[in-house]
Amino acid sequence: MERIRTSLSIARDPWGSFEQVHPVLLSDLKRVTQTFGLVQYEQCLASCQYALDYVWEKLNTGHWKDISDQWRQIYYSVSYYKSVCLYELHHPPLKCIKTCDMGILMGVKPLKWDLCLKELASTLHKLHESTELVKDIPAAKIPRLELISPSKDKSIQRVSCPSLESFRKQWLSIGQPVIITDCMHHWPALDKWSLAYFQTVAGLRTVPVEIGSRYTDDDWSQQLLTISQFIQQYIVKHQAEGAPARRGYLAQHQLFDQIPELRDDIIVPEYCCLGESPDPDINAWFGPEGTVSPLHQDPKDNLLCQVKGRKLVKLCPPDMADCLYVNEGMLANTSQVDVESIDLQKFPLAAKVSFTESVLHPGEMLFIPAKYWHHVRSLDLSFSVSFWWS
Ligand SMILES: O=C(O)CCC(=O)C(=O)O
Ligand SMILES: [Fe+2]
Repeated sequence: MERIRTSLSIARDPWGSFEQVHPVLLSDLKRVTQTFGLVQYEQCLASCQYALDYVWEKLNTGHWKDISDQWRQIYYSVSYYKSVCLYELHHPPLKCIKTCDMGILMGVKPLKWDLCLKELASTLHKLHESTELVKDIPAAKIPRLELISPSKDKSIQRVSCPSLESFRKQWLSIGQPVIITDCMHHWPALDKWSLAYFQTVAGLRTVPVEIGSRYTDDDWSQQLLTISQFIQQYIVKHQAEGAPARRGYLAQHQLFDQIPELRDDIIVPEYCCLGESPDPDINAWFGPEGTVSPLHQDPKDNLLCQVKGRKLVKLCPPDMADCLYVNEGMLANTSQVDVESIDLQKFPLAAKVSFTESVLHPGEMLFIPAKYWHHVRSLDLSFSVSFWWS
């Protein structure tokens, strides 16, 4: 723990750029640093809590996009102090690490601040020996062939590791989907990833989990859970007791930004360098069998890379939008049509849409061009990583 304390003690007064905040909050913030410097962790913790409660109100008022970065920066910084205090006062590791994760998820690192919550969370996690390892669950043994063998002319084209130039010419430039095989064998994740491994590396880390079958359903919600809780409640229990009424899906989360140890297990596909921006958005999709992402489109090109389990993917081109009864408002990228059971009375034009479909297997990556409609169902316990780039 010495390393953490040293780096905090050499931090310059971090509140200089927040002079505009309410004087009560500012004096709380100053008390945080003063008491921390005096090794008065109880007092420091109390001041952290006042400040975090104050800022929490600000973070939960109005639209997220309108929240000033200042509040998120304060939330980030104070979470750092709070986490160290909790650790010094011998609170359970879970509480210290959860404080870091809340700071990472809700906050943003101030520019001039050189302390990193991600590093603190990793350090704390490594200090904690996980004692509750789960046993791994074998992938489902019986492939449900009736579901997963579409006729050949309707299946998505497959190609073995094309050159950059041929990928650009034959698929990228004309916006044509393709499944690329034999390009992921060098990913450490293919061998390393298991439930036990996630528990060891990240079991106590808090992540957002989608609860409910589809994000378009009325009873859909989101919960913050540790990776251990997610595995126990939504994967182990699911396998042992059968599918629960509401599935849990760790979906579209920038897990690899949050937990750098896992980032080392994946490799950005070379094809992403054909875009203009150097850094793709990398998202994790981790869940039990039976998760569904309803038919939707995204604004960027995508390589959806399958690491564990299989996924059934259905695709149709962007120009079918007029037949897809697209939602309005927040879900304006999502069709109202349930493509697994199309209600032709309600959505007659959907009869005109022809889908291509295929099962994506571990070690394969699916190129989904920007705006291409896609529907995804997991057939097993599954982990995919998507790279959105433009
Ligand atoms: O795998 C899924 O459930 C959905 C993936 C997806 O929509 C994406 O990568 O854009
Ligand atoms: Fe998507």
